[in-house]
Amino acid sequence: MKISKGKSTRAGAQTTRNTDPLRLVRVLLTTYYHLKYLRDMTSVQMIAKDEMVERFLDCASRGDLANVSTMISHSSQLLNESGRQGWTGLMLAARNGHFDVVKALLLNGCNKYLANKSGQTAYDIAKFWGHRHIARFLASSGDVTLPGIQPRNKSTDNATYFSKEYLNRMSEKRTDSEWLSAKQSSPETVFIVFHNLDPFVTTEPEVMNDIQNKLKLYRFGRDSVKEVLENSDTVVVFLGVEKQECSPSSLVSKEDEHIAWFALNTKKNPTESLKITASNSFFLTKPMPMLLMLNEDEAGIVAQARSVLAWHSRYSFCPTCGGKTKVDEGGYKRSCLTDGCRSLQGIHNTCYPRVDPVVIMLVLHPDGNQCLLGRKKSFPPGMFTCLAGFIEPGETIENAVRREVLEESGVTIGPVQYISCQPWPMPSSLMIGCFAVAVSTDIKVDENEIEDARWFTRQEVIDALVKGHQAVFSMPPRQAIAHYLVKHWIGINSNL
Ligand SMILES: NC(=O)C1=CN([C@@H]2O[C@H](COP(=O)(O)OP(=O)(O)OC[C@H]3O[C@@H](n4cnc5c(N)ncnc54)[C@H](OP(=O)(O)O)[C@@H]3O)[C@@H](O)[C@H]2O)C=CC1
Ligand SMILES: [Mg+2]
Ligand SMILES: [Mg+2]
Ligand SMILES: [Mg+2]
Ligand SMILES: [Zn+2]
Repeated sequence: MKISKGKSTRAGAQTTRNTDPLRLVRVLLTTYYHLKYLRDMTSVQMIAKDEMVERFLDCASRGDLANVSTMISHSSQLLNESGRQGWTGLMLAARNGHFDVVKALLLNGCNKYLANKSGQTAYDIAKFWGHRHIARFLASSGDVTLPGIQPRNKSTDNATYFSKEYLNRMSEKRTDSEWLSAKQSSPETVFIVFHNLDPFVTTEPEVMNDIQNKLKLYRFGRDSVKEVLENSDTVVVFLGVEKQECSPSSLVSKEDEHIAWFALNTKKNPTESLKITASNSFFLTKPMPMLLMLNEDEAGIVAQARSVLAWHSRYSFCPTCGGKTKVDEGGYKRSCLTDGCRSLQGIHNTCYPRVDPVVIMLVLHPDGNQCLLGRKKSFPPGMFTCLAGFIEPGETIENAVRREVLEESGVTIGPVQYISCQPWPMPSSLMIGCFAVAVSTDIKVDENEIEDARWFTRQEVIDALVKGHQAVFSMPPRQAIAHYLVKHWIGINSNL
């Protein structure tokens, strides 16, 4: 948004009264030429940019609204530039009580959540120096902009546990039954085995006391699972093929050379019919927290396999007519065997594995310095995490965030911003991680859903991340997206 004409005229007139008009023209011309070349900078021009930032910060600090407005209308980048000790124009204007400049900067999209090297935001600074009207304005939510969140790029795309794609799913091969059965008979093929949805894993004997991250899926060959495959109760799911490095030789490799992976699930314990060679191998019996101990590369395979297998175990019969079904498409479809069943007509989404979307949100206080975390009775003592809830039919992500936060904590939410997501195979949720800015702060907990919800300061959260159990509360493990969201917030708000 640009500053309105009326305001710049008023401010311009004021400046003309106070300064030499020729000097102002010179300043404006220099500003214009500096800004024109900012995009394509040599080292000399870098110095010009530094000077420009200095000049901008100086104007903000002195409350020179006319020059601040001119400069940001030429380069909006200046809005979030900082100088010594990480002070932005907004902080300097807040420090010196220049309400008009603070307002103009915010209206033009300046990020009020940035913190200087001492961890203070413009709000903290205004409050400290007694400019209460500015602090109130900064905390008010009418103009709330979300923190300067960078969209996740490709390199950080796999930041959450369970989301790493080790395999290429090759969904086009699911209907090629000949190819699938050739792969099942191939000696190269990898089979992973689940018993009642618990994966069979292995670990080195010396790490038995510290298995975090060290559990690996036990990779069976065709001959070791032969008997299990013949059992009529066994469900088989094609997971995909191992991704090939993009080297010149792999470009010419044929698709049949790719190593395929299948997942098997049995109701009866299959240990006796499996050929197991490693001694430290076992079924992981407690999904939580044991599924969080897997080697990170393989956690995504478990997320995929466990969710599809859980769907098979819960949807044995047709959900529409209760009839028998058959497994199709490499385990990715169950078709009803009853002639004329409605599930086979039109949109037959009941035939496919389902995913339950869940919103999980870090609620930010309007002052930008606190976040809302809650706990269920079932959590370990002292642990608080982000609020979460299932998305209901016909609901947007944003509305689900607002509804769940209001239901569970009584806090009203304004802007919502998507941050990241995480498959959560207990049994098949997709956790959609968001930041949500509160527009009210009083907490009224819904005791049916959660036991407690509290605002925690940034410092308390940093302590929980750094000191663990010695802090006033403890965080969920780093594998949970709640941990990721909290850490992300701390990262964009301070100079840690
Ligand atoms: N990865 C992470 O960091 C975190 C993951 N989670 C996961 O998020 C999920 C949802 O969070 P939660 O707070 O429980 O959700 P909600 O706040 O929506 O509450 C769940 C309750 O609502 C009912 N419910 C309504 N719709 C559904 C549905 N589609 N599926 C299941 N239950 C439904 C159930 O009640 P009833 O049981 O009475 O039928 C359930 O116990 C959980 O599975 C949890 O494991 C949660 C926090 C952190
Ligand atoms: Mg809820
Ligand atoms: Mg909930
Ligand atoms: Mg709910
Ligand atoms: Zn049916």
